[in-house]
Amino acid sequence: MKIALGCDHGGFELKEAVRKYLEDREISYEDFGAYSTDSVDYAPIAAKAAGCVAKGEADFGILICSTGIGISIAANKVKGIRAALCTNEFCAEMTRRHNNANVLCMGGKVVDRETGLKLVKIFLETEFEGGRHQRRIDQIAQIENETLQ
Ligand SMILES: O=C[C@H](O)[C@H](O)[C@H](O)COP(=O)(O)O
Repeated sequence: MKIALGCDHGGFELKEAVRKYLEDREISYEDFGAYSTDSVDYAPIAAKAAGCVAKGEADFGILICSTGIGISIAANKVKGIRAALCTNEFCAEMTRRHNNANVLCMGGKVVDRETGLKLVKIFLETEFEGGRHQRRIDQIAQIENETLQ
C-alpha cells in the first residue's frame, strides 16, 4: 500500500504524526508537503497528492489543512477523486464502506492527534462494500463526465 500525503501549515503537525504512524508500520508514502508551519497554499498541494492517487501511483491520499475543508474541496476537483472530510470514527468507516473514498481529509485544528490517527487506521483498514454503493459512485463519476451546461 502507498499513501500520498499532503497538508498546509495548518495541517503540518498532524501530517507529521500521520507520517510517523505510516513509518512505524512500514507503509510507504510520498509526502507532497508542506514541510514546515510556514504559510503555504493548500490547493496546489492537494492537486499533486490527489493527482498521484487519481493516476494510480498511490492507493490512498491523506490531506490535512486547518479545517480540512479547503483541501477537501480542492482534492475533489481532481477527476476520479472521492475525498472525504472526516471528524469522527463513524464517518471514516462509512466513507470507505459506502463511498469508496480514496482520500481522507482532516482538520489539524479540528481533530486532535489521537483522533486523527484513529481515523487514519480505520480509513486504511476498512473495505468498500460495493453493491448498491457502486451504483451511486458510478453516478458521481457520470457527473464528472458531463459537460457543463
Ligand atoms: O480550508 C482552508 C484551510 O483550513 C486553511 O488551512 C486555512 O484557510 C488557512 O488559513 P490561514 O492562512 O489564516 O492560516
